[in-house]
Amino acid sequence: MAFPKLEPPGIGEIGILLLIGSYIAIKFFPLPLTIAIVIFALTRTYFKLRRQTHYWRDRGIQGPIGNLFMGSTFAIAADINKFDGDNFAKYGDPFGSVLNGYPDVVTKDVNFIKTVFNAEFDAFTDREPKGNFFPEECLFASWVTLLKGDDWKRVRQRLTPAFTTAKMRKLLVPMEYCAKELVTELDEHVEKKVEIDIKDLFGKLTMNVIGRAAFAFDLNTFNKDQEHPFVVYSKELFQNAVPTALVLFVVFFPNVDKLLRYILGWKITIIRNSHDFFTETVTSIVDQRINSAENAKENIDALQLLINAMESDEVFDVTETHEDSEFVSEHVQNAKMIRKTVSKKEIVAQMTLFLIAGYETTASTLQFTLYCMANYPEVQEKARAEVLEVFDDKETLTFDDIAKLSYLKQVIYETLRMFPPVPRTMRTCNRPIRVYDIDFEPGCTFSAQIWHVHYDENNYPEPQKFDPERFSPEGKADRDPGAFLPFGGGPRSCIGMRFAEFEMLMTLAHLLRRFRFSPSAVEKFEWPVPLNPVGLTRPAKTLMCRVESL
Ligand code: HEM
Repeated sequence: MAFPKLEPPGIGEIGILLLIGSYIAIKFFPLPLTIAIVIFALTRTYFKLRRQTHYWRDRGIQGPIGNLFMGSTFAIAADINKFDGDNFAKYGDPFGSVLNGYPDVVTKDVNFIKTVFNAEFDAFTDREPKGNFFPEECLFASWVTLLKGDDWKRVRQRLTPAFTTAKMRKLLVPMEYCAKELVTELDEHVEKKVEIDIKDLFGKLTMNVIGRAAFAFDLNTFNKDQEHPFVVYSKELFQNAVPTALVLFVVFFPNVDKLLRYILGWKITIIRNSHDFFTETVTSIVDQRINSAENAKENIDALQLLINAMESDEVFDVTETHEDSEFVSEHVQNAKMIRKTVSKKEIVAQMTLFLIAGYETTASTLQFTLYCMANYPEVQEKARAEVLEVFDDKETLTFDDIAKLSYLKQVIYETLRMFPPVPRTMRTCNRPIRVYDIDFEPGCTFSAQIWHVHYDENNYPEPQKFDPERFSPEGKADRDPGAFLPFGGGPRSCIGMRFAEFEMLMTLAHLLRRFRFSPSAVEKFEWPVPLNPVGLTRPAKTLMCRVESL
């Protein structure tokens, strides 16, 4: 492996250089000169750090200074929605801060977000500012979520055809199969008269669905004896994906970090177990498919599409995924077409990402939706009436049936408004550009505060009220569609949006048809639901509910 290219020194490294420099000066120079050198070095360092933390203030945009070394990184990690809410109240919208050493502009202004995500997408193509925290040799470094520039475009183009409406139609059968497995599982709970841990149940379902849709593979997650390893390792990844200590270390010591990885590989990383598990398991699934007779070009799952792309010279428009989305602006940037294929490592990485991305977000939304319906019985009854009408006396649903579940879709959207699994998403600027009277330089980041867009009185009056009517045709008539951002926006928005919507509608329809859900007898109902302030939107404690057969 070639010796890595050095980065500008981090704050920790500057400190070490200062100490070494002071030692040498004390040892070899007269005291007055030493003192002068140390004062000079300290002053320079102070002004460098100050420039960083005052980056936006010096450009006329107000915001918190945070501490000299890390800006506001700690406050953001502790409770991002509180941090942003407090700062909108104090400094207005947008405000500037420093996140992981990068100047960040945070906004909940829908027009500003649409401009950056769509009209100026070319200057804001990347999500993360830095080479990602996973080392290059780590499989996860090739996730499309983290890829940059042309690599992102190339891989996203290859993935896009797996998520079109035509593909969703074909996934109807595996999705319905999994929903019915869940019904059987619930039947057992009803018999035992125990309350259900909603998240646990939906976690098994979403992992099953993604296994079938992505690999045509039965992960059999409802296996009773023990938790399936895919679920165990996905949970581990969600809890530890990029540990805060690792982020801080990389920001403080970027070159020491590179050196350690060069010498040690990345044996020290704590996500190693999940990495090795997914690499081995998913590679063997991919190999089996490549070598098996099943490798038919017309196979419909995401894996086959990627395998076909390995050999293909065909290209796709990255914007295709948005063709019928009502939430994406009309200014979708026309991405460059690049005639390149994807490597086997990249295929394995995307398949692993789908398992993880499709598992947590969808399970979390299903969990909150069911919890809301348990506590708002009139909403549940209205949704059930619609479901029963669509089912009539059938046992299965067609694609067109799913399209008729408009009230249930409103319930899911209102849940996504109140509990967006991803509360904030970002873009990094790649060239100097002036947007909304703000001069962005390469490396500056832009954060769209999804949670606060969804709780802004101007977009949603009485935002703490759970009201699915907000998404009825009349309810949304006077609202900018850009004020609903659970899946982000623009060409880099969630590729699995339609997949997730379809899966949630199918699952909830089968559940509502067979069961009634009511508030837990042991847990106190609290509204708004107390949330865990760290990371993705999650309840602070396990949500339970009672279930009875209809
Ligand atoms: C309720 C379910 C889901 C929610 C709320 C959700 C939300 C999001 C959000 C907010 C983003 C960032 C978008 C942005 O920066 O503008 C994202 C990206 C992404 N999501 Fe989802 N997601 C969900 C389900 C899924 C599923 C089922 C899959 C895959 C099967 C998936 C795959 C991805 C991928 C690959 C990206 C990165 C796209 C890119 O960088 O080009 N998501 N998602």
